[in-house]
Amino acid sequence: MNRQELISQVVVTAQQMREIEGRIFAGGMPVAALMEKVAGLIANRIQRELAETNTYSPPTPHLLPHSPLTTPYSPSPRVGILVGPGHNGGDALVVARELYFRGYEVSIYCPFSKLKELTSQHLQYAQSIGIPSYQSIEQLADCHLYVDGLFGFGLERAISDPIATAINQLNEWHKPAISIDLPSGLHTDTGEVLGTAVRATHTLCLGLWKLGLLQDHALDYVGKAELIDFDIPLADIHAILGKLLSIKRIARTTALSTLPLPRPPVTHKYKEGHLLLICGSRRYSGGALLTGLGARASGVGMLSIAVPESLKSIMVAQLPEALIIGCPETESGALAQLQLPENTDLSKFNAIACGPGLTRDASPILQEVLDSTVPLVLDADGLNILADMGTIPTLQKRQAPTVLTPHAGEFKRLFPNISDPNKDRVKAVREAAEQSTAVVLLKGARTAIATPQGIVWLNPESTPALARGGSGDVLTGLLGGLLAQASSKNIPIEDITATAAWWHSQAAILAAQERTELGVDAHTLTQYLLQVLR
Ligand SMILES: NC(=O)C1=CN([C@@H]2O[C@H](COP(=O)(O)OP(=O)(O)OC[C@H]3O[C@@H](n4cnc5c(N)ncnc54)[C@H](O)[C@@H]3O)[C@@H](O)[C@H]2O)[C@@H](O)CC1
Ligand SMILES: [K+]
Repeated sequence: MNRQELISQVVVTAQQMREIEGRIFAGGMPVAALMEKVAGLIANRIQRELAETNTYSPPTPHLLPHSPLTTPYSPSPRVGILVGPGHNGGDALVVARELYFRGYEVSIYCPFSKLKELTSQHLQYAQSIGIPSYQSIEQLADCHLYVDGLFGFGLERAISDPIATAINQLNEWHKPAISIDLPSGLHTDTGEVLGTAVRATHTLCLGLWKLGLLQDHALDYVGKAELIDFDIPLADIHAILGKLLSIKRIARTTALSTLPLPRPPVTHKYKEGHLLLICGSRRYSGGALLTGLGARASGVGMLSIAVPESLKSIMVAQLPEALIIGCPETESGALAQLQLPENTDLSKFNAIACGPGLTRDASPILQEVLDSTVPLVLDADGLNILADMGTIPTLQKRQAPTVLTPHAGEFKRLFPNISDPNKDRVKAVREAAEQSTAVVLLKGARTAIATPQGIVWLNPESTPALARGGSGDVLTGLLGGLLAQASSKNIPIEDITATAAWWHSQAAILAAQERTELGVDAHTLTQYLLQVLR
């Protein structure tokens, strides 16, 4: 794996970042030199943003205010710089100085009387060259863009007044705001809002991705997130995080290389995985159909779908390549029992995906699939029935691997005694996987996948276009199909699960780009899956 690939996967907590920085400084890198380097990169990025934003005309070559040649530079954008007491504030002050010299009109808001030494020196210099600095945010009301350098990963308690009021005022202005490292006020690890937080339009995360930026409740504040790589030596990263990362962002290159591609030139359909889907009821026939279409898009070699008898004809019409197994149904139209073709039992399949549209009336089926020795994906009613059976004791008895794909509501039903997924999703999903011995995929804006061994994958991009009935069914089919293919190719279950989550959301992103966030119904979504790989 090259540096860029590794960096795009790494996720750190505040403590880990502190330790990595500690090694860099211990190695001899001067703190001031690193700040100069990092802030220089930030200033360049902000200047690019200013140039790209049409509302601003390009800056006039800057003439210092005390120069006799000074002319008013009114067409130049005004930038407000919010400065905190630590090195996040120090970064912001270097940015202030750089932008000032490049011709922008810059004002500083710094309400703190006690600053870290380096930060204090930068403030003094900024003032000495004539950058105005204020203790009241109101003085920055007419700025076009703000740079938030109040707090970075050193935030250690809730923000109180007067800073809290200033941040709330800034948010009310609804103007572009670029946060350095992370929006001030967010907890670096959990993404929780500590008192209040800056609602940034952009976040320039420094060096390595901070965990809090990948937690769902942070997303309202983060805006567009970008990493500013400042050449942290890989040896320092490995020294603190180990060789095997325990929390990873799913990177495009990794996801693509995990797929069962290319196929060997000589193969046959059963070598490319045989998936059994168990889904649908008279009431929810669409769920079975969408799961089938998701599985089709995975490229799985053989697809069998067990549905209640009355769904058989519509399934055959829509998925002619699949073997549709019509099964006896209950009075309510749910699957009453699995009736597989002669000479077939569950062990013949490479994977089973069970749940979408089943209704809770299909509960006897679940025991049967749990008893099988085949990798199993459970979703939707499959999860609800499992919760009724008692998730942890039931799964601990199971021999083969299981993947659970709950959203937060299903998660709470499955794991009532595990910490709240709405507070710290990463902690919750990790605990759930460890206790249940299953791979758990917690759906969300930033889907998190954990293994029983404590490895967590985070899906770094998605779209609210997916917040729509049927999207989850597509994922279940896609994941089932990939899992069936992975089993004969020694692809680890958690890797293929992460890849499925990534593929699914990338398809939605593509579809939303072409059709808007309102145009991505689940059926349409299945038609965009292939485009992601092209
Ligand atoms: N040292 C360097 O040259 C580098 C600095 N970086 C920057 O340094 C930041 C971390 O710097 P620091 O460790 O100084 O931490 P911060 O700048 O994030 O803030 C720490 C300061 O804020 C105070 N504080 C914490 N919570 C507070 C609250 N609720 N109300 C009021 N004051 C509060 C602390 O007492 C401390 O003085 C990073 O986020 C990043 O921006 C690095 O990313 C890059 C290298
Ligand atoms: K910040």
